[in-house]
Amino acid sequence: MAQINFGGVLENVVTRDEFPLSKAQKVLQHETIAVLGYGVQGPGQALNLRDNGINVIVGQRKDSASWHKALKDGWLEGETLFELEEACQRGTILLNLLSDAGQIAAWPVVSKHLTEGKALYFSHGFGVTFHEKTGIVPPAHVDVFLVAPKGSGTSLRSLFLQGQGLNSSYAVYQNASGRAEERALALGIAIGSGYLFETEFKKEVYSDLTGERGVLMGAIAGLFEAQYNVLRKNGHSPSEAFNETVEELTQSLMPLVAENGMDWMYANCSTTAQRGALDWKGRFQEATEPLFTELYDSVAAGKEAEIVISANSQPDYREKLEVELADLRNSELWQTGVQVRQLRPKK
Ligand SMILES: NC(=O)c1ccc[n+]([C@@H]2O[C@H](COP(=O)([O-])OP(=O)(O)OC[C@H]3O[C@@H](n4cnc5c(N)ncnc54)[C@H](O)[C@@H]3O)[C@@H](O)[C@H]2O)c1
Ligand SMILES: CC(C)(O)[C@@H](O)C(=O)O
Ligand SMILES: [Mg+2]
Ligand SMILES: [Mg+2]
Repeated sequence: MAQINFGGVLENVVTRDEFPLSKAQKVLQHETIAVLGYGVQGPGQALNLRDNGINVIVGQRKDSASWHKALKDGWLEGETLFELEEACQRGTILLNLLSDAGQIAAWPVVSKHLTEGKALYFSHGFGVTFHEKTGIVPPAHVDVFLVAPKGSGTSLRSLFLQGQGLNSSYAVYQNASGRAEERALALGIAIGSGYLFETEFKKEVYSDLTGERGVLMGAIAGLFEAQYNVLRKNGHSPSEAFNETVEELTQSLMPLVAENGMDWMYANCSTTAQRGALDWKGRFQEATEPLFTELYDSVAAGKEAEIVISANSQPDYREKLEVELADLRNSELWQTGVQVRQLRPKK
């Protein structure tokens, strides 16, 4: 474990230097890893594990869309692809990558096969932390841990294929075998994490729900809409409003932040831009911090979990989400995005 100084605060992180893939392969050599669910994280983790030489099978509802996706990815029915229950029975470490609502529905089947010595793995602290709402209470005789990639399963796979890695958090909730941490870290490395930082189940779920509702997805989409609307109301064309709001951010400025930080991005813009951005940054922080506090409180009170569980447990929740996503897709802002993307020069 390496101790890293994050802006003055020391934290434990596990890198591929301390925990190389060869060590992960050794730790997992006698395990059968059952990936339950083949939605977004399922494929990313299962394919990376397979390519890393780990013994992995997939469990999924037969003839569902995800089942067919698994077949397309080369999983073989009866050899490496099984109905959920059979995968639970065959697996020694069950990677519960069903949707968070699906995990509630499938819990009777999953828990039935959690015999002594097995381990239960999540990529989110949701089910266990909100156990009063989910009913997910693992038996004491199994290891329970999480590895939560900090990004989409799609990026986990594409970065792996590029020889890079998404970072993940990890946490141990129950250590029945005495090997829970080693199993968690081995899986974290084998699914393709760039490095792993330590957390707890509750902290993972609180920060994750806040992040995706906030800056990562909810707030950014809201900010985009607000600025785009103001520009449009003041007579600017869709292409000007979109370029000044989204395209420049994703194509020019955020890659600079990713490369070398915010001050470096600022330093590579005009002094005019820097003056204005430094003046307005504080105003935006003041305006939004109360909203972020409200969001965090809603997460911590379990309200966000309750909303997710009740909305996503309805039989037609996928169709309803699709309608909302179609509204987003068909809005002027994002239709402008379609055209702008097509205008990007091709390699
Ligand atoms: N999507 C991501 O990139 C991402 C990133 C980090 C963590 N996570 C976490 O990983 C887990 C999986 O997320 P996801 O986005 O891949 O899930 P998802 O919404 O894509 O669903 C995964 C699978 O669950 C199956 N499923 C749903 N309900 C079921 C049921 N009742 N019985 C059997 N199967 C059922 C679906 O067929 C699907 O294949 C969640 O805990 C999520 O919070 C996801
Ligand atoms: C990819 C995210 C947003 O980080 C994840 O938390 C999710 O729920 O999909
Ligand atoms: Mg999340
Ligand atoms: Mg997340």
